[in-house]
Amino acid sequence: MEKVLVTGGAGFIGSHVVETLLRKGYTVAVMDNFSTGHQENIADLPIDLYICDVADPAAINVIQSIHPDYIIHLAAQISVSNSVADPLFDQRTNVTGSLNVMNGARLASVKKIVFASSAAVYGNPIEIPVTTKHPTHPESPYGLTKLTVEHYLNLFEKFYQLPYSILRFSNVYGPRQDAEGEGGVVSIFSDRIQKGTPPMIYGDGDQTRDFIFVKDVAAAVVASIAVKESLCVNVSSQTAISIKDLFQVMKEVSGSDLDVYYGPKRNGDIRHSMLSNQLARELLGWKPEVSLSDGLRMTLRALKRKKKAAV
Ligand SMILES: C[C@H]1O[C@H](OP(=O)(O)OP(=O)(O)OC[C@H]2O[C@@H](n3cnc4c(=O)[nH]c(N)nc43)[C@H](O)[C@@H]2O)[C@@H](O)[C@@H](O)C1=O
Repeated sequence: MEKVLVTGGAGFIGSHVVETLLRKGYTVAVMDNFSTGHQENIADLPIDLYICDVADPAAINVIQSIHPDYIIHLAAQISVSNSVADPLFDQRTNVTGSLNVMNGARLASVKKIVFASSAAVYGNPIEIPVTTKHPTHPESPYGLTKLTVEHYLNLFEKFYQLPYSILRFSNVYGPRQDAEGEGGVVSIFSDRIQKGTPPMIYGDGDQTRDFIFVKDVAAAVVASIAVKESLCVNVSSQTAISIKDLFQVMKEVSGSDLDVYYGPKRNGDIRHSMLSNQLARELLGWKPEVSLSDGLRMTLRALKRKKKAAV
């Protein structure tokens, strides 16, 4: 049975990837330092757990000892605004951490490394939907570190014949996304709707994003390890919605009558984002299955269940 190491496997996207891998019959190892991941996300799953920070050079030896067939590298600092506030931390986790994982990967002779990249590598699009041919002009340290690792992956393939899948995710949402700290906008709005406290929208709310459900992302990640060749694709719904309208849909889905209020625009935020998923459909035989309203319904329901279980 083939073994897959998932870095960041206790996190939001990682835990869904782990579940998909197990369902497909892979043996799974998880490396996580629980900085933003949670033990409960992977509790009761038949995995081997390694508690280790990817930015710690010890990670290289740990990876060699695990000796995986594949590595899915999801451990990261994921917040655009945190990367603006603390670019050095972003660099340490996202670049140094990735280089450790890539060094571990080549020393363990893995068949492929999958890297979670981001729509943030493009910066403000010149053309929508954004294809992988679009120029890359990151607007934040986060986008820059993701792009830097993509370039390293190209070099590692050239020097060490390490195949890669670069998956540029649009805005991922779904159950287990944290509303605190590095939380994405859907999890923050869900949390406010649950609590009945009005959320703040940064900027005018007319900025648009392409939201993709986490289980669709996990399916794309797992599909990409079966493709031998290196590839770089967008993983997205290819549908844009403004943040203002997103809140409206969430209100309808939840039956809430909350209002929003508006605050200053965030530094590093891009204005519009919508990624073409054509190449992922072609190369991975994948397509998004979950509509935004269904995905939001599942997200809100999961949060309700979690809050109920906590009382
Ligand atoms: C692809 C990329 O996707 C993500 O980056 P992001 O687009 O910055 O994601 P976000 O959910 O923080 O913001 C989305 C939009 O929504 C606006 N917004 C309004 N009001 C709130 C609000 O209350 N909270 C937040 N967080 N955002 C808000 C905010 O200003 C922005 O315009 C990362 O997960 C990153 O890891 C990644 O790779």
